[in-house]
Amino acid sequence: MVYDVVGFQTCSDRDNFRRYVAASLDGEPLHGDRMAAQGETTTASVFPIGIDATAFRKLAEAESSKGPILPDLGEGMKTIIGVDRLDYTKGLPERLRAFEQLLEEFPEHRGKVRLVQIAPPTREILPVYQEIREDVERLVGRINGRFGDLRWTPVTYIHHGVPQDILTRLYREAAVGLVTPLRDGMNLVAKEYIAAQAPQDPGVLVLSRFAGAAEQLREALLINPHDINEMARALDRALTMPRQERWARHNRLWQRIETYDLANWRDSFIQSFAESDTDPVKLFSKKLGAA
Ligand SMILES: Nc1ncnc2c1ncn2[C@@H]1O[C@H](COP(=O)(O)OP(=O)(O)O)[C@@H](O)[C@H]1O
Ligand SMILES: O=P(O)(O)OC[C@@H](CO)O[C@H]1O[C@H](CO)[C@@H](O)[C@H](O)[C@H]1O
Repeated sequence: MVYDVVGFQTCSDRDNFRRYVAASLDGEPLHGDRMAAQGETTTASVFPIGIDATAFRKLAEAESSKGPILPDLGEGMKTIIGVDRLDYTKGLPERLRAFEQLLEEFPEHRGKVRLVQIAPPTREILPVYQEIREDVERLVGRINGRFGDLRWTPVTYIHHGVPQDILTRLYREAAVGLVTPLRDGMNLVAKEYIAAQAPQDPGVLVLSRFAGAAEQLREALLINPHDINEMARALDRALTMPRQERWARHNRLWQRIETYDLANWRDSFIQSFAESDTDPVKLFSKKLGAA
């Protein structure tokens, strides 16, 4: 409560904070987003972090004019892209199992789809991160061994960073962006995938309902990342979605990330901070303190 403004990524995070202040600090709501507790006032508001959407789209447009970056595996080959730190929050083993389930349950996709998973290392010193890496590598090997053949490797797994220009090309080439964290404050990869799409022929975002981004990106295919069957079915739906529906969903998603971009995040935060200084309750308590 000593802060003038406390920012949250989502309404649900902000509401949790308000409930906590009311229940545990005897707080009470004031006007708008202001709250009072323990002799202090603060503003608890939602500022969803955005990306520089227009710049990202332009970069993707320019980069994609250089041609495809992935090897040509014949007409009709579709790509699913995942880009995440190799972190226990990102739901990577569940995602790989869902891809395996897709190939199992929908054999028509065998030989026609590949999953490109970019997962650079993070906090490798911790045992839990070593375990998740072993899990992921075991699953990649299992899927490739089980379904792959001499021509087609189902999962391409890259365990290092990739420059942003290459990343934008990968996003744009992929028919599906697969973002399935078990929990995430926001998730910028989801927004980058949308920004990188070709507007007339966009791909489909499959997004965890437990990512903060899901509150804004409602036209994505929202899934429960613990439910392997639901994810596999969403992947099938994304891979077979008609162009008109892809276009309509993408159009709405793009408008939202363009409106709530990085500049909007910065400006709304600063404006809220400036307004908190003119809060009558705060000015009154400041005056009292000085007296
Ligand atoms: N292999 C990679 N190479 C380059 N950039 C990456 C790679 N993996 C993730 N990133 C970048 O890191 C950022 C991840 O942000 P986010 O999705 O919010 O997750 P988190 O902050 O939890 O890592 C994105 O901007 C993404 O482009
Ligand atoms: O140590 P933990 O378990 O609290 O780790 C939380 C971590 C899991 O990804 O998330 C935070 O650290 C990340 C990298 O350092 C950061 O990118 C993320 O935004 C944080 O929430």
